[in-house]
Amino acid sequence: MKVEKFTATGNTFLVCDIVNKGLSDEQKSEFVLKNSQNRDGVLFVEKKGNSYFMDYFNKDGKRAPFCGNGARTFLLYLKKTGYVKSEKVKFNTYAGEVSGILTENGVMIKMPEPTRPKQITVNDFNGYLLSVGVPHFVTFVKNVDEIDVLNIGKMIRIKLDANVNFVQIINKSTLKIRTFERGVENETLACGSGATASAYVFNTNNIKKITTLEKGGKLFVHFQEDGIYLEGGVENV
Ligand SMILES: N[C@@H](CCC[C@H](N)C(=O)O)C(=O)O
Repeated sequence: MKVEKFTATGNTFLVCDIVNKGLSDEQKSEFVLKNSQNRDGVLFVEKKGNSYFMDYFNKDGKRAPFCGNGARTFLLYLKKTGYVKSEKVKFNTYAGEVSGILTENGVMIKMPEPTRPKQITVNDFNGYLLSVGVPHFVTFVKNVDEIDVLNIGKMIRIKLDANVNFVQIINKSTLKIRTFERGVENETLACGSGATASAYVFNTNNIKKITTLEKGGKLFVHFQEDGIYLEGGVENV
């Protein structure tokens, strides 16, 4: 079974190619728990019919229906292996079909349509609960560097079963984000679905491109006619 390491703006993954071999959910979970200690999650590469399928597991051994930075990594893998030769790449996930392309900044994918944000307050943090393939609580703060992301993020995550994004507004098109990630149960260096959720809640002025400054680098959220696209780097390390 071929296994490779990738990082996507600081999110760290193993890519496990099981196109020619099936694994049960229990076997996948067992593999993840045994092999992903210093990774955020594992992408299993499968083929269902004529389509490739991304089955994402967080490092806690539990499946999540989607992973934005993982999907960008998955696209690069399909191109790198030659599984897909076309410029536009399409594959399926438990959150629906994903399409995307390679760009000068790395990989850009069309993200799942965000759900309608619901305003709620948790532990005195006012924020928005929405899903971009996976659930996020987005809360705007004065200075993300002053937030105890580990402990506050953990308390909010447990109450909402969601990823927690602490967002600082830098200017009208730039956000600085720190994320406590569900299933990693810690702060991660980036979160693609979180960047998209945060930019979606923030973007009331119809800005075409929002840059998010993550601990692991930059992500770009593009608001286009046909949907929202996430762009950023992916490295095979
Ligand atoms: N960092 C990922 C999010 C992966 C899934 C998340 N941990 C969850 O369980 O909801 C991303 O880039 O979207």
